[in-house]
Amino acid sequence: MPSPASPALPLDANAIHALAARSMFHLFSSISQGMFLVDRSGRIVWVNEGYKRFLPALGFSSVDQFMGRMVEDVIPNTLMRQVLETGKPILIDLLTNKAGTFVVSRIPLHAEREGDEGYVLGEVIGAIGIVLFDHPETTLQPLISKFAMLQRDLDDARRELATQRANPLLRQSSDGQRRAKYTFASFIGSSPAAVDVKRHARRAAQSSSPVLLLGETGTGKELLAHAIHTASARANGPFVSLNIAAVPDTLLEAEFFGFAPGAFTGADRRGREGKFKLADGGTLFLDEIGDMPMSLQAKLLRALQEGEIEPLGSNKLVAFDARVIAATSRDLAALVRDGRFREDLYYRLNVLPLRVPPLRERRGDIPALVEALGEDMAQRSGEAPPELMPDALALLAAQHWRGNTRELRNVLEQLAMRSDSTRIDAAEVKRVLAETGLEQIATPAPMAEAHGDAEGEHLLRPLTEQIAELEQRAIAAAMAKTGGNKLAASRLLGISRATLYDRMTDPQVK
Ligand SMILES: Nc1ncnc2c1ncn2[C@@H]1O[C@H](COP(=O)(O)OP(=O)(O)OP(=O)(O)O)[C@@H](O)[C@H]1O
Repeated sequence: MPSPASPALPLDANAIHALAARSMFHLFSSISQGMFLVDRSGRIVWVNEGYKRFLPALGFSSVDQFMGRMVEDVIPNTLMRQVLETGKPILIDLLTNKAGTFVVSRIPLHAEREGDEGYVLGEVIGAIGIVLFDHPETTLQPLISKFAMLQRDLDDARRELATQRANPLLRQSSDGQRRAKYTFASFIGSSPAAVDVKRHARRAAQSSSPVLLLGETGTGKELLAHAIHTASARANGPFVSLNIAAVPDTLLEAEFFGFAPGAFTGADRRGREGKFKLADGGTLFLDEIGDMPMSLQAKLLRALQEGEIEPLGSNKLVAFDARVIAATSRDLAALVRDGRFREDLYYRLNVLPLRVPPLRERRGDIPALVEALGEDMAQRSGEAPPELMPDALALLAAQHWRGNTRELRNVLEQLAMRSDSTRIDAAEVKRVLAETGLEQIATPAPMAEAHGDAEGEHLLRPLTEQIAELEQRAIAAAMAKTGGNKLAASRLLGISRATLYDRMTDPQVK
């Protein structure tokens, strides 16, 4: 604080400073989840209204029991003592105790002394404790998810680098950035719906026509696009993907078709190749095709029809040879009806349509998915994979899963992070589901793939198909019940382990 005598400052600078300090205090007291003060000895001397709601979870039925006690006696794991002793704030920290996990801030309070340079900080006379957020798993969810995603990308990049170092020939023979990451084996699922989509996708891999993957977010459309490429005759060529929704409309044309040197102000002097050209000899995956701006749809159609593109500012046609796989989570036919997607482009892309089923239509895959995702998480974190008890698996299988596999993985990550033990029960799953913002938590009904009024219709299909379906559902239910233990599952079904193994349609879960 500068001296009040400083000629450059108004005479009431001290008053403004005092007011600022007071209003900051009130602001924090009202926007935080709770606040308290301790004196220099560490005794609780004040709590605000917000803080009072944490008292029962800390074991106090009234404020009187809490006030006047030493902070470490009433708030387990607090670091307020350290702040009082060092005079240094802990601006942001995670505090976990019997009341939950909180994002907290601890700030020392200093006496003010007037020195030659104006007010200076004197000795520590107390400290403020602020609960910034409770339930950080929910409030900080976007941050945690982003961090987890970045961590995953980093792990992938490290693994790729390690593989290339171990095998330099690989680096010379292929472009590390443009290789498909997944095969059909990566798509976990033995439910009839999963087996069906994989069968169609394998067939699509044998053809060179465009494929259109339709399905909700997180159903594995991108994974299948990789797998189709890997199983196709173009497997040795590049796999190039472009997420149309992630690129601003103004840059899309250059992303697609590239640009000639000096094509526009600010353009790279050497020009740049577009994704079509980069995918030459391989596969171009166009994700979120439903978000394609109308203005570019005609150009895309022409490129697909002619097999030629015109880089921006080049006046030259360049031939390319890339197989296109497009995907969208939007209702493309409805966009066509509304005049927001060109009908001719729709038909051009919709040669081999594949509907990727949401998780709720293949609940039987959930135990195997939980196992595979858990293994993957464990490999990345170096910790043991979470083991879900049968009731926990049944609860997961009952949910609606709007974000499908991506959302399931997110919940598993939360469970692994929050749980002290690797064995996780239904109560724990319920808590995490509630905290991750699921509007409604469904209760398990193992065979409840709702057929509703359509039940009669549903039964009027070839009997062999229905029996095969029932068999797979029974296997999935037994696997869920036994937490994936094949011997126990085979006993429940009254068949041998070998028969069970034989009847499982997906080699992934074998
Ligand atoms: N059947 C599956 N088996 C294993 N992992 C899966 C499966 N389906 C999806 N995943 C995983 O879930 C995540 C989301 O999948 P993916 O990106 O392929 O979905 P998407 O349908 O393309 O989603 P979006 O439309 O949001 O782009 C990925 O990490 C993917 O590996």
